[in-house]
Amino acid sequence: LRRLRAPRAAPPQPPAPRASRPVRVDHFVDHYRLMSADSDFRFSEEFEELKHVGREQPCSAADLPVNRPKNRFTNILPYDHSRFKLQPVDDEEGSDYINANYVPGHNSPREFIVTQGPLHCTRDDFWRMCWESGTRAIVMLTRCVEKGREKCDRYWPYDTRPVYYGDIAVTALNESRYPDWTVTELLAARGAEQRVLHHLHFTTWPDFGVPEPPTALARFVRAFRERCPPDHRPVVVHCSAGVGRSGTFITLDRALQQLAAHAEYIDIFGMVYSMRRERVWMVQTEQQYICIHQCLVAVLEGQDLQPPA
Ligand SMILES: CCc1ccc(NS(=O)(=O)O)cc1
Repeated sequence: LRRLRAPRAAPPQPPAPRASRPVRVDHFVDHYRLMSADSDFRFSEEFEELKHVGREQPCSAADLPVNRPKNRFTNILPYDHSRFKLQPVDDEEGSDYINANYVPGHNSPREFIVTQGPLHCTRDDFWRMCWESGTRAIVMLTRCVEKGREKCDRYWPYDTRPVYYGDIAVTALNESRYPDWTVTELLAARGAEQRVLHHLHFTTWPDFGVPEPPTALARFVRAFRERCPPDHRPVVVHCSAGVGRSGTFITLDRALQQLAAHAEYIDIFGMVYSMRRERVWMVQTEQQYICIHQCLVAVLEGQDLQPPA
């Protein structure tokens, strides 16, 4: 009789959140108004649905004792399956490790390499990652020091003298300063090879917060794409932990490219869902999630993104 008994049914699991919530572009402004009504009640509900996405995935490399000092925050660790792997150095344990993940963009599933703000002890690894990935653009979304706390090591030269990071010599060729960001052309040389990289540094984005006004971020994304059109090479993006501000920037870049391509739908929820499968906490706060929507509303309403005179 025992053999005849039906196998025990698995205990009921909470339904997994849908992975996408597309919104018609021609309904997006009305959608924003509905979601933000009653003190952003529906935005809160929707953002909460993302809470557990990706969290079951292992971070075993990050947890190795030899790699623990390479993590700026003990609770912001790269998932094994999407982490960027440095070329191992001899048989040195942990020499392939950096706190960084590939993250999808509008143009490819591994368009971005998202990483923490380099530590002093990892900035040579950071430059090895930049060189080995072939990137030609670094997007920085934090200041090195904020409210007296170090958020990122100064990993590029202060002046035009070359600085060595491991065996990579970096020289600042020129710098252009704007109210909310600074663009620097960096020459990186390794052996006989030289490359020019764009370093785009957004300087007015408070940690855990949003740019003020939010449209400053849309202007920065546009300035980034004017200098760095899609080129099949990954773009390195970082803030301090490499999750909140980095995820917000990438989501807006994806959405603005979809609008430019005259997409019929925009799926912010689905973009953040897909990014969180690759790196933890991408778009960290509800306000950052709402800021993305506010930027798109401004663009759709044809608001001139230029800063006030
Ligand atoms: C507590 C770890 C942590 C620190 C800072 C941030 N913000 S950031 O990802 O925008 O740099 C996110 C998480």
